[in-house]
Amino acid sequence: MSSNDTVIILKNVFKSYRQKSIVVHALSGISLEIYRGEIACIVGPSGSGKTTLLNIVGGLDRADSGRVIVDGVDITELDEGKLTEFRLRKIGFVFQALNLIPILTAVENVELPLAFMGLSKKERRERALEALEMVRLGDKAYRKPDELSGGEQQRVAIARALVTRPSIVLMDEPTAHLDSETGSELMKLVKRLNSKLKQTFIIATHDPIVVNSCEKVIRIRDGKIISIEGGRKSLSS
Ligand SMILES: Nc1ncnc2c1ncn2[C@@H]1O[C@H](COP(=O)(O)OP(=O)(O)OP(=O)(O)O)[C@@H](O)[C@H]1O
Repeated sequence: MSSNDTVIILKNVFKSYRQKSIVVHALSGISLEIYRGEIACIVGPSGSGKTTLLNIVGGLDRADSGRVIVDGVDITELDEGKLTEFRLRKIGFVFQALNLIPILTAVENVELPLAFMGLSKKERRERALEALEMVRLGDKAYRKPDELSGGEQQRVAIARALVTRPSIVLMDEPTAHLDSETGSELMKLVKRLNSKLKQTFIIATHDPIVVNSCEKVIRIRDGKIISIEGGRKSLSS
């Protein structure tokens, strides 16, 4: 197997949080590999460590120990500036709370991450409209979030995550506020983007619709992996 195909490697990752006098072990020795272009989901009960795992892979939070290698770079060794740059260039986040800005239109929301990439206003607008087209919202680009349905708002958040053309997209409970039909549509969109753009998706979820659409299913409990099912071995095999 070519090591280039492994886009994410976690080796014995530990993370604890202190809640007053209590120490919570959110991740207790997680090791896993994700291949380029995989759609992987992380499944587990509430509090099992799914969000913590996404945050550590995306460089939003730091592991206490262990190694986190993303696209060949050990991000545990990056300083804050380099970590910010890494997040901006490589990672697209779709958070549980969509964090859309209500006074901005869909296209203005999608443009926001590009403000830090040194593109002209015209380029930013073109890229944001292209991202909205990808999620089939080109015709609603000038609406504000409260003029869009829940599923459409979710797609705006996805367009905002994709606009920087990240190689890895991390989604936290993307169907939590959607009905099952909209949830299925969302997963069709993920698959379409994945086959078109070859991005790697990691999705934290409880939702069977999402789990059934994922190639690789990583089950965690109490911060430990209990099973890994499916997934491709390598693109070159
Ligand atoms: N910033 C924090 N400070 C203190 N404790 C935290 C923090 N973030 C997470 N935790 C704790 O770490 C554990 C794992 O939390 P995490 O959010 O990763 O779980 P989860 O599987 O994503 O849960 P859910 O499905 O409810 O979103 C929980 O016990 C949680 O209370």
